[in-house]
Amino acid sequence: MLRSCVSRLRTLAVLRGQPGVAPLPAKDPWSPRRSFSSEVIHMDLSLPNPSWNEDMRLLFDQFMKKSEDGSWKHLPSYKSKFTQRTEDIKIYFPDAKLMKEKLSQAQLFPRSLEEGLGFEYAMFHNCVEDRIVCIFQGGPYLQGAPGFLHGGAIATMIDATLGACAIVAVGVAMTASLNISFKRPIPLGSVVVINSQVDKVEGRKLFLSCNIRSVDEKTVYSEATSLFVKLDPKTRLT
Ligand SMILES: CCCCCCCC(=O)SCCNC(=O)CCNC(=O)[C@H](O)C(C)(C)COP(=O)(O)OP(=O)(O)OC[C@H]1O[C@@H](n2cnc3c(N)ncnc32)[C@H](O)[C@@H]1OP(=O)(O)O
Repeated sequence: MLRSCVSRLRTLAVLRGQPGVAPLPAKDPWSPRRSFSSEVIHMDLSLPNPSWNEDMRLLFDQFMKKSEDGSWKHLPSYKSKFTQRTEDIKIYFPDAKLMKEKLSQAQLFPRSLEEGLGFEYAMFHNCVEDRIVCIFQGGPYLQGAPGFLHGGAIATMIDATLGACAIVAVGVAMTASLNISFKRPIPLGSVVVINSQVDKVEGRKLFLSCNIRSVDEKTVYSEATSLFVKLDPKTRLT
């Protein structure tokens, strides 16, 4: 069991690429005013930073403690990945060179805002139960209704968590459908817990579900179901 977990995590690491080897883009095309330092690109952004509130730090510490016996594993997360993952998905593009150029300028969407302003999160994989928990603190730039998170921001974190769950399970997969039930508004700046799992695998199709709860587990903010499809190496994406 432990061996299969390690192998799956290796797959995830490969898909995400390894830190320290990504070439830097000449400039940041999306925001010329922002500095694009190699430190930020290569830094594991799922580690505590000064913007994290007490709930976020406590939960992170709890999951790190649970990870000590190997049953849970902290999943690192970077702003930009451009190494092995690029190689893995190259086969799905007809023009590999063009794709590589585009990727050299790309950033992971949930990691594209400055520290504390957008998506602060950390994911943990339960190797025994094969599920992923994401602890998430939504910052002030994610506002929808005044004082609450935007539905699109919630959907983003759901998609990212379910996506990680799918990738750990089967490798390169994409969201084919996502159905979200928003039950209660999530206050800006609060910490929530996203619990995700693979419910069923049918060939290349993965059916996953998740819920978002408050830290005390008393409030269910959202529930979602999704279909991810493992990419067929014979099919091109564009
Ligand atoms: C660590 C970071 C994680 C980040 C995770 C982020 C994840 C994302 O956001 S991905 C971005 C959003 N998703 C996309 O852009 C995907 C766009 N869609 C596609 O490219 C394709 O439709 C894709 C890849 C999903 C499926 O295409 P393809 O591989 O050709 O599959 P295809 O042969 O059509 O279908 C395979 C099976 O899935 C089913 N299926 C495909 N799409 C759907 C759908 N939308 N609804 C229901 N069933 C579907 C088919 O019916 C078929 O079923 P069966 O095998 O029973 O006949």
